[in-house]
Amino acid sequence: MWPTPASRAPASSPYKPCVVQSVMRCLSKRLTQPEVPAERHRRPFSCPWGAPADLPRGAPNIEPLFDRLLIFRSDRRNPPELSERYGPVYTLHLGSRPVVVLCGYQAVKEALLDQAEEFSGRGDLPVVFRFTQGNGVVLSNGEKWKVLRRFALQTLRNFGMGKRSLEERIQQEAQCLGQELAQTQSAPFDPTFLISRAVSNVICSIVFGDRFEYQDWSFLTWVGLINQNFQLLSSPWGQMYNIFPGPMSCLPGPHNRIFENFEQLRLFVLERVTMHQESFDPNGPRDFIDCFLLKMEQENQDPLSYFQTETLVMTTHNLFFAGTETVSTTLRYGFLLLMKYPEIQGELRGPGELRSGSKLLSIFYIDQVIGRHRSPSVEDRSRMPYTDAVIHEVQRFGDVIPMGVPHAVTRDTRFRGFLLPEGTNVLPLLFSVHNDPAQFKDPATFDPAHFLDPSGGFRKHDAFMAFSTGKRICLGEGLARMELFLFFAAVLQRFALTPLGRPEDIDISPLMSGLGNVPRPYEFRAVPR
Ligand code: HEM
Repeated sequence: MWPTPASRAPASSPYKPCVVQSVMRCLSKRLTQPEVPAERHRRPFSCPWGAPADLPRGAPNIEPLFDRLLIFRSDRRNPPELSERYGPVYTLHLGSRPVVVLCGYQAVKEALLDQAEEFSGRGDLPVVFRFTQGNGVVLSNGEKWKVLRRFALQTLRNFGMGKRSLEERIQQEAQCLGQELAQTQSAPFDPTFLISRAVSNVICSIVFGDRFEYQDWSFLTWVGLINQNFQLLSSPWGQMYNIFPGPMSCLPGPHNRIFENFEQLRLFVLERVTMHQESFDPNGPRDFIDCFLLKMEQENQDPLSYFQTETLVMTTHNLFFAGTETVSTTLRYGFLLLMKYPEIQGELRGPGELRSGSKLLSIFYIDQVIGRHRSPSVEDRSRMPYTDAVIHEVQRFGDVIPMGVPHAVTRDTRFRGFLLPEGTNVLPLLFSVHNDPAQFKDPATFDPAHFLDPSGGFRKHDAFMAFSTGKRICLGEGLARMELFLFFAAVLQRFALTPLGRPEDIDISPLMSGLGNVPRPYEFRAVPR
């Protein structure tokens, strides 16, 4: 027996409902789902386009039809509102597919961390599955995923220790970014593609062995395709495809561009793989592709080996895509937030004072720790708790991957008294963790103090889950953290970021919110200091 929505007493909500929500709520009252049978067949562990509706036994909750759409407006109000009505664990029906939603820190932690093995499967993401067919590290499952993930982590780590460390690669790219910013001569410009090219070059140098010139038109094209796909995946079209993949795949519309763009990127990666195969030397692997080719060579007698050319292409594609757009969107959001709150931007550089009541906090600033004449290094981070706190707050507040990436349970799993059959999809709402009032004082406010202790030191927070948590935690977390710190520090060390209008007029709400939270486009001036 599990609770139905009606059996839960609605708690009072601190969040004001918006007009759209009110309309949806009216509709949802009239379109309540019928009773759902407790037992149905087990769904196979694959993408269910057009598959019949199977329900997890022990579905904790059933959603009114139009409430389902609410979840895809992943702003700061919806998760608490839905979870207050239905509890922190409930089932949502995306088209024919039931998905168990986890809301708030406790539920997400209990699943992804405390029952890490059971919740480590990858769930359905039809819009990406259509292109990858479940191949590549992001969407694969079972033994194949474990092998690919171990290999990718190990290879990234090795490149961090190799001839040219990851840190050096990022520092070099931050220098290039600085030069480009200086060339704007304080004129207004939209930083989107400049930031994307700098960030993308870091992952390019790891997987392809080389960076690209910013003026290289083909590089700009690929970065443009990645950027456009991140937007489309986050748009209502991308989300509708995930809910109704069958009908949507027959309909015209902007979502079809997603597949064309992915295919173009795949061809680019394939071309690079072919070039590598032609010049491959097993004694001196140059990059990620070479390491994979070496593994393919070592296992070429094994017909069951996971190291195949198509898997190489998809995994490289995964790293290229995930490694470009997440970090650059975070930087773009971060710069916007620092213009909205100029006092925080000033505070980052120092030598201002940060007080807690009458107490002066011991914060170390960019100007004091790094100065103006050398590149920021990873070592500086531990001496700059305020900068670290600001970056964490940018990630918490910006919520670049607000709903996480769907998980699935790898076997029949008991969770909070419910039985989730093997293969049940699970959506850990990361933005609900970041906006959990039990974890963050005043979560709707951008405030670096969320990550500072009373003496001004950096405060690690268990509810910080921008990279998710558990066995599927972001594979690029270490790299991304390094990039965010080094790029932020390098830009703020040399430039004052100034908006074209008044800070109070800057709109920091996302332009669209789906797979990703996309900040609104903006122009700014990078004024040399
Ligand atoms: C600010 C930057 C980034 C954020 C916020 C971010 C966030 C995430 C999130 C939320 C997931 C889903 C984890 C889950 O399934 O529970 C993920 C997975 C992943 N990320 Fe990142 N990511 C970032 C940067 C990167 C970078 C730089 C790379 C490239 C090296 C990368 C590669 C991946 C891969 C390959 C996965 C799939 C892992 C798996 O399924 O085992 N990410 N990331």
